[in-house]
Amino acid sequence: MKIFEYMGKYDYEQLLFCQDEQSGLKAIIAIHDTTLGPALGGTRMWTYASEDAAIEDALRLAKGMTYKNAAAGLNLGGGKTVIIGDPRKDKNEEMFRAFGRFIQGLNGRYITAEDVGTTVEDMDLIHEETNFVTGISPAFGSSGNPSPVTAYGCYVGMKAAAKEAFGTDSLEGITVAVQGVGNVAYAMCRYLHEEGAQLIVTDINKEAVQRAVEEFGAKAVDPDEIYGVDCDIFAPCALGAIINDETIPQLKAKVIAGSANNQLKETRHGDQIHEMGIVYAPDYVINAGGVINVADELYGYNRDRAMKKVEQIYNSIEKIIGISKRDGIPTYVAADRMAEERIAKVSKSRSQFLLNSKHTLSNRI
Ligand SMILES: NC(=O)C1=CN([C@@H]2O[C@H](COP(=O)(O)OP(=O)(O)OC[C@H]3O[C@@H](n4cnc5c(N)ncnc54)[C@H](O)[C@@H]3O)[C@@H](O)[C@H]2O)C=CC1
Ligand SMILES: CC(C)CC(=O)C(=O)O
Repeated sequence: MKIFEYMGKYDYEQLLFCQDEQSGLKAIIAIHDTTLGPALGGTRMWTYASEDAAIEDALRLAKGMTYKNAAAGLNLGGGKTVIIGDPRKDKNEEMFRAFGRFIQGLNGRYITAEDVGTTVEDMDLIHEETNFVTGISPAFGSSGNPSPVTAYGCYVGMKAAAKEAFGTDSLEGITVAVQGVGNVAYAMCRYLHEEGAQLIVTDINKEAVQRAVEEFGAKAVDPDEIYGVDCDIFAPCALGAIINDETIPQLKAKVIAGSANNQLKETRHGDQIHEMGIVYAPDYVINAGGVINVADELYGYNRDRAMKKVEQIYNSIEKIIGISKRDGIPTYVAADRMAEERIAKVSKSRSQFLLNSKHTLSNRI
């Protein structure tokens, strides 16, 4: 991979490779943009097919966080970490403590939290070494696992998208096909089930599927079948790049609304689903509940305040659909514009000179 070429193309600030022989830590921290504030984004632990695949994932996810945090109105930039390894076998205490020291070394430029493959317990270990971590145990006055809040944000965002497609935001009797019933989707399915939606689920983890079948009366299908099932809403809640050349022709859903990051394999796939009349809730807008929740920790966690902000995801999706219709552009473009405009405005407002303690004139303060 031509790393600097890639970083230059999308204007990344920093890419950090962290290695600790004793614990087996191999982590990649990507910081995309810190115009709005320190970069906040989770740590993913995953068995990547290659180092290049891990680097690309870290970079793509970090850029997504810049847009997510900007669109959510947070004063935070975008970053993300991937740890190369199997979260079921390769974790140990020293690994997360070593990782915590690398984060501390960034002196607040990057703040982490959970993502796929990492847990509150892992964040607590990182917290032994640095305060630049969120999503730690409620015992520390923190917000804990962000997944249930992400799930709530996805649920309200899905309702806003449904209103556009079906004329009502009630999900009663609506069929939702859910890809991946892990931490976020399990909690999201509970909201959907309680509202009377019919669920079709799939996961590569059979136990996760079984739980959804037993608790929510979901119908189970094989992972390859989920794209083509008869449904009203497709909710991608596993990994990224699942809206692509192979899957788009299979889709029967009128709405795509789910928690997975980087759902569009390429931007042209966003154009394609727009042309097909599918209402797409942009991934980083609908799945911002988790980051909104953990970001609140930075001000002293207040759950009511955080949940009020998460409720706003409904309005954000409505607004983006409105811009998309007004300007005749796909929703992903409308969301990108919203985020980019905010970053550009803040960047401009910071352009005037500000004297600080390092400047030669500082002795005149
Ligand atoms: N946890 C959070 O608060 C947030 C999560 N997200 C994103 O939402 C997605 C899900 O996150 P979590 O629920 O936390 O992760 P998770 O790891 O708990 O759940 C993902 C599920 O997808 C399944 N899966 C993986 N590949 C699959 C495939 N090809 N077909 C079917 N199932 C598959 C896994 O077995 C797992 O059960 C990820 O893309 C994550 O980055 C985004 C924002 C916040
Ligand atoms: C706190 C996390 C849920 C933030 C993050 O990494 C994400 O939203 O993808």
